[in-house]
Parts: sequence; C-alpha cells; structure tokens
Amino acid sequence: MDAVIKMTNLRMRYNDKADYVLKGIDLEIMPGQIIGYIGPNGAGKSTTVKIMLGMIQNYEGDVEIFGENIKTNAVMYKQRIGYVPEVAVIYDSLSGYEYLIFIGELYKLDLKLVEYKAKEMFKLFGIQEALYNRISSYSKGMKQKLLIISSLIHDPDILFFDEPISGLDANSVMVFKEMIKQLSEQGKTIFYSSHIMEVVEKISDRIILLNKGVIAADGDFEMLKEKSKEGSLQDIFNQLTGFNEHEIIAKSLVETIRLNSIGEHDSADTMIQQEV
Ligand SMILES: Nc1ncnc2c1ncn2[C@@H]1O[C@H](COP(=O)(O)OP(=O)(O)OP(=O)(O)O)[C@@H](O)[C@H]1O
Repeated sequence: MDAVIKMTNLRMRYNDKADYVLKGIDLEIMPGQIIGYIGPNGAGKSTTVKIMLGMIQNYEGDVEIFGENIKTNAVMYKQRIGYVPEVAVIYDSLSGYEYLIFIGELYKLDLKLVEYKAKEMFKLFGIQEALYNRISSYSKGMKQKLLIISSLIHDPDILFFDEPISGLDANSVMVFKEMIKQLSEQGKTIFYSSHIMEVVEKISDRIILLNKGVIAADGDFEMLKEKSKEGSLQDIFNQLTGFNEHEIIAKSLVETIRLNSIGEHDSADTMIQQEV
C-alpha cells in the first residue's frame, strides 16, 4: 500500500536568522491510520500541520500527499482534506446552515446534498434547533460541533484535528471517538493533535511524539510502553521529553500566587532584624 502522506527531511524556520523549529522530519503515513500527534508546547506540531495544509510554503524538504508533491499539486489535494483548527476564525454573523452552504460552495459540492448532510449531522450531534441561528449565539461546544461538521461535509480522505473535542460534552466525545474509529475503518486517515493523553492513548493506532522539532518516538502505544518502561502515555510523554518537575513548578506557582508583597518570603527574617 502507498503512503497517503510522506515527508522527507522536512525542515522549517520562520526566518533566516531563527533556529529551525522542524529539524528534519521523515514520516510515512498509511491510509486508515489514526495518528496521535503529540509533543510539548512549541514542539512544532502546528507548523507541520500548517505545512501539510499548504498554509506555509517556505519549508525545506518534500511533502507528498496522495502521492503528489504539494508544491506542484497545490490545489487538487486540498479538496480531499478536512481540518479542525485549534483556534478557528468563524463567521459569527452567519447561521450554521449558511456557513455550511458557504463551505459547500468553496468545495463546489452539490448544495442539496450539503443541505441534507447539514440537517442530518446537526441532528446527530444533538444541536438541530441551532441550525438556522446565528453562530454568535452558539455555545463553545456547539461551535466546535459546527467546525467538526464543516471539516467532514465534503467526505475528505485525510482529516487534521487539533484539539477537536475541546468543549464537547462527555456523550458527544463518545460519539466523536466512535465516528473517527469507523471513518478510519473505511480508509480515512486521521491526524489527531492533542494534549489530552488519555484520549490520544485510546484512539490512536500510531503515536508520534515530536520534541523540539524532531521525532522522539513513533509507534503504537504498546511499543512505546515497552520502549520507555513506563505506564500511561502521560508517563511516557514525561520520560521522553525529560519532564519530571511538575510538583516543584506547581509549588512555586502556588507560592507566587499567594504572595502579598515582594520579598514576603524573607519577611520573617526582616522582622527579626527589625527587632534587633
Ligand atoms: N508565525 C510564526 N513566527 C515565528 N515563529 C513561530 C511562528 N509560529 C510558530 N513559531 C515558533 O515555532 C515553534 C513551534 O511552534 P508550533 O506552533 O508549531 O508548536 P506546537 O507544537 O504546535 O505547540 P502547541 O502545543 O503550543 O500548539 C515555536 O517555537 C513557535 O514560537
């Protein structure tokens, strides 16, 4: 089977003087894989995804999607991908329905089919009453559901999800997880970036850990577990990124929050000195 995404020595820096934020990524992703793409803040996850989406062009190395270099085939492949960004710009003055029709027009879809899918998917996500309301009136979870629906309405072959379940209630999370499992069984490839390790551990059949612009681990959860001799994905994550200071950092944060004046830590000493 051919890789659906292939990166070869992918390197990226945001300007000529800056350090590389991606330092030579080599990856092959097969159709139907659910990739849990994880790593600390600033590791380079969004940069990689933005390159694959064609939002960043000045990278070094090669990226092939559906067997074609995205630099030479810059338009066609985008019809076959869907994206839920971490922070979305969404047109608040439109209704959910108008927004989905707008997306349908962008993708040149049959608008009758878009209308049907919009109604059905709103119903299945339990927000049918909001379809014709302005997006500005939606709750956070309702907006997130709209983003998920809009990323899927054109039945894409690759999905990029960045914290897709943020704001979803527990039942909707279950529906979402089951939906992506079934989509992957039908050959769809899912690239799932999240900091919620329990979810990544459960849904991914391959976990890629990026740290400081390089791949620090790549394998299924069982393999990562053997490699690191640790328990949960969170433990493995901490070990592979060399992080074991959460207690001491939290303690310092609490001390800082509770300060009433600068130098309060030394106040006892100061008082003793004043008395003498
Ligand atoms: N537009 C930009 N201009 C300059 N530097 C940037 C830009 N976007 C990202 N960076 C830098 O690139 C590095 C990687 O950022 P990126 O957003 O890819 O990380 P990430 O792994 O997605 O992090 P997070 O988990 O916080 O979303 C960071 O050091 C960041 O400061």
